[in-house]
Amino acid sequence: MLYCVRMDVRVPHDVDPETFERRKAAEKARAQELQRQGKWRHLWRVAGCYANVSIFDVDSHDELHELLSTLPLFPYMELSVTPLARHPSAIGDAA
Ligand SMILES: O=C(O)CC1=CCC(=O)O1
Repeated sequence: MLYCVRMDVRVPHDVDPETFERRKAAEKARAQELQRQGKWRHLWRVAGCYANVSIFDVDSHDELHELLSTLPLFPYMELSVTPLARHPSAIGDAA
């Protein structure tokens, strides 16, 4: 199942910079691990924003929720999730 997820990172003005940098590094490591597993299929920066648009390929809503809610930056993110269905005009293997 494919999902389009937008993640907007909201950095609290009073967050300890070292804590935040540690979480950012952990987020990067986790994101790369999930990309290697084929679960985080695309990761794009939204130009001009501290945000990304990502495509996830997971088995269920529950798996997606588990994966997103355990991301190190999850406490600092606003998430928007859109489930994707195949478009009838799409050619090739878009899944
Ligand atoms: O910078 C972001 O958009 C948040 C993020 C997601 C994966 C990652 O490494 O950073």
